[in-house]
Amino acid sequence: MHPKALMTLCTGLLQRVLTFDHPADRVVSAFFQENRALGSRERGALAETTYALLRQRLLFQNLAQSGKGPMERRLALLAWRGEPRTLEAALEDGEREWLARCASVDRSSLPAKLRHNLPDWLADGLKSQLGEAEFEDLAASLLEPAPLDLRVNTLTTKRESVLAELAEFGAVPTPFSPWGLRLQGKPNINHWPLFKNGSLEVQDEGSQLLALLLDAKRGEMVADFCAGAGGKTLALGAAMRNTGRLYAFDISGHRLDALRPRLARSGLSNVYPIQIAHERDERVKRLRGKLDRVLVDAPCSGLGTLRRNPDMKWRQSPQTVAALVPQQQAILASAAKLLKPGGRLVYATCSLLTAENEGVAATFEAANPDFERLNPVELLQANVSRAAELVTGQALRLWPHRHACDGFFAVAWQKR
Ligand SMILES: C[S@@+](CC[C@H](N)C(=O)[O-])C[C@H]1O[C@@H](n2cnc3c(N)ncnc32)[C@H](O)[C@@H]1O
Repeated sequence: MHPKALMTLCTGLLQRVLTFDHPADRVVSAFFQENRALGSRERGALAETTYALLRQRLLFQNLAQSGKGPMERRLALLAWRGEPRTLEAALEDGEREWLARCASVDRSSLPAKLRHNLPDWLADGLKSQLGEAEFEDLAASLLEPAPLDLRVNTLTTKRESVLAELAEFGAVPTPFSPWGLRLQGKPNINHWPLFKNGSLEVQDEGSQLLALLLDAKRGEMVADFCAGAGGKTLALGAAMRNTGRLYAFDISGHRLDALRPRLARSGLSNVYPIQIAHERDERVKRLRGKLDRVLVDAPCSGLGTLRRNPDMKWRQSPQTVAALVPQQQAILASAAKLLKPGGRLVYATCSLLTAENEGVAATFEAANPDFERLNPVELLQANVSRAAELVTGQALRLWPHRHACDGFFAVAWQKR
């Protein structure tokens, strides 16, 4: 495609993404469906440019004020992540000089907000948790793209054998999870035999650690209460060695549908996906007091995944977070009823915010004195290296800048 036409398409894509009506990944894939003539390099350039803009939106919008022409075109030129010669060939009169002026701005001299690229409400909340100095480290890490983490399906293979097969991709073991591999770059693994035969799944190391905290065992009755497309379900099913019963509940049939092909590849036959209407559904109530372990991977703001989903910082607000908290409390309260005495409950989110994390856990504990908080280090240390580094107080607290994985929170309780 001619560079000028490609830049016009890029401008159109940014216009759609920046309405923030839908998640950016959905907007980008719908755009590619509509524009089938785009080659894979062109698609890569448009996607990378979109994500670069979402990561540093405040900086680019500030720089773009000085230019001419449609705002989204200026943003596309500033954030461009495709071939430099494509950008060069797409420029109109005066744009080259304007871009050079923008490039010469000393970014370290800009106000903090333009370096962090976080909305004030979020920056303030994170600073009050971490302090100024550590907040700077977190903010810097959230501007970097996440690595590609994989989980080896230990039901069918061993991490060492997959590691050897993936040496050419610079695969290394993840630092904490015994199931994880981290790749350099972003190879398209969907065509790899190791992916097709179920030996591998894409899964951030933090997600793997939540499944390890639940520690589901052979022959047990387990529920993944908010299973979604089943990332954690698959890890739990493999940990159970394909025995017992693992219920995968979710209110979204669409997400559970996405679990089915993954289940087929995984070789698991102990998983029962069930779409429920809400957390008090009859199909849930029937299992009251019968389960050994329940994972609640609650719907949340997703602010721990900003490296992958940078649009979330612009789509979430104090109001959306406040609306999530009662939902999280209601789901946790219902899920807790499924446990038998001695059973383990894990509440988890991929949020960084105390309201969705420690706040929800504290409310639950106040109303449920029959649930005793467990020490995550003791639960993890048999399987996870350096488990003590992952724990703050009595909770698993994962941070991108400390642990190089997505931000996660998790608490484990035992029902008395
Ligand atoms: C964080 S996502 C789960 C991700 C999933 N566990 C994984 O590892 O891929 C939260 C899920 O909760 C589901 N959900 C929302 N409200 C729910 C409810 N009341 N009961 C059960 N699931 C719910 C959403 O549909 C969403 O799939």
